[in-house]
Amino acid sequence: MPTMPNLHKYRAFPKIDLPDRTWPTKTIDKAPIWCSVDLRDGNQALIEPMNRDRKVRFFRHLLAVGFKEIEVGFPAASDTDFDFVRHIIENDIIPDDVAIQVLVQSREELIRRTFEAVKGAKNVIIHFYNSTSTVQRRVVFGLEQDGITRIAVDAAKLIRELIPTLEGSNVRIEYSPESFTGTELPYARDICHAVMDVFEPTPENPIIINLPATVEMASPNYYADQIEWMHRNLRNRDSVILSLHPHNDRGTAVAATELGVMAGADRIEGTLFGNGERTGNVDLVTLALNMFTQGVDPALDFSNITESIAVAEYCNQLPVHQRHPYAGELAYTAFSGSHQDAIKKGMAAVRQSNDGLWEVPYLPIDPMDVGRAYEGIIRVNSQSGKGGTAYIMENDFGVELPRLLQVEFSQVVQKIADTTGKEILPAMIWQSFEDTYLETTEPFELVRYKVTPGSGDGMSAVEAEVIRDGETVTVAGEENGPISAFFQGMKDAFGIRANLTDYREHAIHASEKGSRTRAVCFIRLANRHGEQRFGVGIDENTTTASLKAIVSALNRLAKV
Ligand SMILES: CC(=O)SCCNC(=O)CCNC(=O)[C@H](O)C(C)(C)COP(=O)(O)OP(=O)(O)OC[C@H]1O[C@@H](n2cnc3c(N)ncnc32)[C@H](O)[C@@H]1OP(=O)(O)O
Ligand SMILES: CC(C)C(=O)C(=O)O
Ligand SMILES: [Mg+2]
Repeated sequence: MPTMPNLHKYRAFPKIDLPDRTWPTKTIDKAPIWCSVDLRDGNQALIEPMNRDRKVRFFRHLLAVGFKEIEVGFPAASDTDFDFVRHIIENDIIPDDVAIQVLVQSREELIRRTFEAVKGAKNVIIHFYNSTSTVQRRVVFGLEQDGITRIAVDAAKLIRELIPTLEGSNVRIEYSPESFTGTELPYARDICHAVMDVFEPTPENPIIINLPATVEMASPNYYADQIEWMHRNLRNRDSVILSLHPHNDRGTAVAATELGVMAGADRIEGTLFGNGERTGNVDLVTLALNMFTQGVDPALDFSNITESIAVAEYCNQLPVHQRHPYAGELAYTAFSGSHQDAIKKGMAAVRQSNDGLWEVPYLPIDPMDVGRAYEGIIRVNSQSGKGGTAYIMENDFGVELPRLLQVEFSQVVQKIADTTGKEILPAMIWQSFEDTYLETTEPFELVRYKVTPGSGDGMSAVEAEVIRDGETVTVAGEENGPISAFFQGMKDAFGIRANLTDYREHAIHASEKGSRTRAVCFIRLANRHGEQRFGVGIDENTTTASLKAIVSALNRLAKV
């Protein structure tokens, strides 16, 4: 018995006969021609299509990112689209080196209206289409191949006839055998040839042949085979710009596109963050940044990804997923301990290395390169380890915990995480650090102290006032430094038997205007049973920080 019901309703995609395929050994070493279809394919899939203001904002952002070809709408479909096209032409919003692209069905009245819409544009791509797949021919159009070809050719002839009405414009043509992936390859080639016969493209004036995976129907290697087959079998290949237009029904549009480029495509149509019909168009942000990770200039600038997200979310009225590649809020965040540990070490290694290469485990790119900060790379919850807490202490608060203190303090944080089941924000980590190490007053509290030269050469004498269980006691000691003098005084005054097993300190550099550099001191003491605890002191004065650290360590040891 099959696991899923109705298995009999589905069948495997037919095999493609291309045993000598070459795409598997190719690599992508340069950016394709990009075309954004956000304002058309993305727009037609929205719950609420964009109004003019939203379209203008999106258009300007696409220009800023670097698109030179932008499908701006389906002007024959609605007044909103028509008016938007007129608006950007009449208000000179289109730079001279940018071509606007408009989509139209292969229908006379729609084609005529489309030509009305683009009058006055400097560079325009007229993109016409009709469905060619076996299913659409049978179910939607009720036509054989000849009839479908006639629709395309009639439209092509009309378009060719109308081109002179756009005098002064640089007009280019794009044809899409829509639902290409469901079309027999020889027929897809033939209908493209029939259209090419009308336009007679040349290498100087090529036609764009766009091969959409209108619905993604098979694994990406099938699309690559289909593209390579067309790449090899289209005639006058140097007069054709071979374009891809993948959708993401199987969740593999990015992979299919990359393989399609390896198979010979020159151009890609898609949208930012993959908005589009059903599960979306191919995501151009991911494609571009995938290239970037390979050291290939994507020719699109996503160095301010936050702005791209803001524009896409505002215009589409849809959120960008938190796990979205390169862009999602959590795309550079590690919660889990071993990832945090490796990231922390990797970041330190990158800081020390001279080769400039980004080699940080679990972070495919430097978040800074897309305008993201390092904050949020590491976030702490019950899955985290000492590295995560240590990273936040260092990164957010400038405190570099000694390794053994990391182990000790991470247990404190882990307990909170396990108890609450929630994320432990940096402010909470700091609060628990303060509670655990800095604000301990029981049994001892240092009130004041005075250091004077000792009786012998190089000796220091310390006299301090210490409260113990509510009673003020004067503590005095003389040693070869104020820290050991105070420690000795504490041991003598309270009969403490403990040894100092670790001491280190460093400066915490002022992070805000007006704040001062402080010292943080870590002291580790062992009691006579060998049990050890850290104490921490922070102060603008290094000696004060050290004495506070001793008191902190004694207080913690007293609780063992
Ligand atoms: C895969 C894609 O993304 S294709 C782009 C799809 N985008 C859109 O559809 C958004 C904009 N579209 C619209 O606003 C409307 O569909 C319009 C204004 C263009 C046309 O609307 P309508 O005239 O009501 O027609 P509708 O879109 O329902 O099309 C149905 C008719 O057009 C025919 N048709 C559909 N596509 C095409 C085409 N590319 N070329 C020629 N005829 C076509 C159909 O066979 C059908 O014909 P029939 O009425 O004789 O059965
Ligand atoms: C109009 C065509 C190119 C399209 O959007 C598709 O087939 O997905
Ligand atoms: Mg599409």
